[in-house]
Amino acid sequence: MRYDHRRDLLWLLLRPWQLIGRLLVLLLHFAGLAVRLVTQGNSTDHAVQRRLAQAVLKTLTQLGPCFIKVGQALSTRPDLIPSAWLDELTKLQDQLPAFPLDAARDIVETELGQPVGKLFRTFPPDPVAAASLGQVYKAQLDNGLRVAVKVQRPGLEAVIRRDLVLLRLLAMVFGPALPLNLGDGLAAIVDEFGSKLFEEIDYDAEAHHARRFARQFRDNPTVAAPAVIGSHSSRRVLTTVWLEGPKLRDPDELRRHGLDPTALIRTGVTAGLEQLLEHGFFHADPHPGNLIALPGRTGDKGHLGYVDFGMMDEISQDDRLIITDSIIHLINKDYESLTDDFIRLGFLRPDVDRQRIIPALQEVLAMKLANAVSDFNFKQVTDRFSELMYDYPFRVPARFALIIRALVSQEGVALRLDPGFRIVGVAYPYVARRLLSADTAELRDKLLDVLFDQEGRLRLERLESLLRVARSEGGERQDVLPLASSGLRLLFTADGRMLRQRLLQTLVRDDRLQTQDLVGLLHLLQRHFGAADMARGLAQSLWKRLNPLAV
Ligand SMILES: Nc1ncnc2c1ncn2[C@@H]1O[C@H](COP(=O)(O)OP(=O)(O)OP(=O)(O)O)[C@@H](O)[C@H]1O
Repeated sequence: MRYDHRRDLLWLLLRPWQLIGRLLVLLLHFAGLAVRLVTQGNSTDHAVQRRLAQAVLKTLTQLGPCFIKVGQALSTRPDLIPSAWLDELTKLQDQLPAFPLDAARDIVETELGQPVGKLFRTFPPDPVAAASLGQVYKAQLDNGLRVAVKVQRPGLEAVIRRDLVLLRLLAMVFGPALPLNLGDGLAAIVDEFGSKLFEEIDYDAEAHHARRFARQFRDNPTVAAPAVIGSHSSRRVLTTVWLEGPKLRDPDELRRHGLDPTALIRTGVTAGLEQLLEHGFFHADPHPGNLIALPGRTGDKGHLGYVDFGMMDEISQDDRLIITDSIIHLINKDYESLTDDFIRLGFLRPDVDRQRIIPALQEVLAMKLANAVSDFNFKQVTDRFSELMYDYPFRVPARFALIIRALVSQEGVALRLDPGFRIVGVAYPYVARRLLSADTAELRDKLLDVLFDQEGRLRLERLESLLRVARSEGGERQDVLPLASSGLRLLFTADGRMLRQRLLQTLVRDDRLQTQDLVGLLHLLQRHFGAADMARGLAQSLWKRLNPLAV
């Protein structure tokens, strides 16, 4: 059950009645849209553009699951879609009328090979949610455990296969005439989309993703993923343990459950960053319906459960490090290096006119960051970028579409619960703290790059700015002492050899002892940690280093 455009085309050609019937339906729907696009597409009036976007939205919804997913995918492509349309497309409701219970029971019985009455103690007549690809029932196993049973829409695979073939044909015929800013050809975009969609309707793959996600957060008590009940799951049925709790939709409802919306946002954003920057495997659809607040776990009021692992993606180690770099460059307002980061990630071509780009970047980002990190709104910046993309040769490499979706979606949840929330207010400290704790070889290298210039001189102002950022989170002061201990520990371990060498180099530059750097460093550390804490951190680090029994 994989996407293969050649095989699928052949499959549809062997079913000419389906091909012709559906092609007519599509052409009829798109003809009306095309007329409006030709007559109004170039209008600069925001209201006209919004109405156009609404018409697109309506057409996509009418055309069913595959096109609803197309709309959702387009909403993550600011390089393809005018900014006035993005807002409308993100409203695309992934809800369709439920299919009948009998059809659902048939699918469960065919897939799992037993009658529903034998598999479940109770199986309700109505689903709790009916989305474009499947619907979810809250059932009960024989042992009393409450479970979520996701059943795929009947005949979904064939519908999607048929629509993808036609979509690809239409893209090839009409693509060149569309007023789109296309980096890759439209057919290649359809192929990428098709592969992802086929992955999404394979619930075996989803079960695998759910387990991997749960393993990833095994040691983090604030994040949970429901266990998969393997005996009650297959390619088209997925049974997971029911997570009881309110969705991340309404702050008042959360408070009524004794939960703290701000703590939940922080858990969500930090978990999102951890997925992106540490594990490289992330949930690309963290919308409010898929995030469940879990009350009563421990004293902490910010425990969060994720569901729906259909849309997951991976990010390479190289990309992760470049993104970490770019956040550090943002912290340091180093727009030249940031331009290099964009080139390395593929958002800009290597031969781009850097002298034109650097001021533009500065304008978009510096404007948002000038006063305070707390003014930065990711959505505004992506909107502004989508305008820039028409004037400058920016493009979104296909592998970033889901990362952007995850970030915008996560920020959407956060803003819904707290309109004053700024993702960067958590992201900056998170990256600064990770960098300062330097607990992987790559991060240690990165830390050295940030702290020392090309002549080997210590850049105290950078350490200062990292420490300042690391200790502020969401406007609150955080304890940076653990960072101090891990930093000091680094000085005494084998891993810290490079750091020690660099420090020595900086002290004995130009054949002279440069004590002013050391004095500056000591002053800075004292300001941030206080003399007593520094002495304590030093003693602890030495103890850990010298005592073979200490862990
Ligand atoms: N284990 C669970 N515990 C509690 N609620 C669940 C669980 N699994 C699913 N749900 C609820 O059912 C809804 C639909 O499930 P899910 O998102 O997996 O289906 P979907 O077909 O992929 O939907 P969508 O396309 O909207 O993401 C979720 O948004 C959530 O509200």
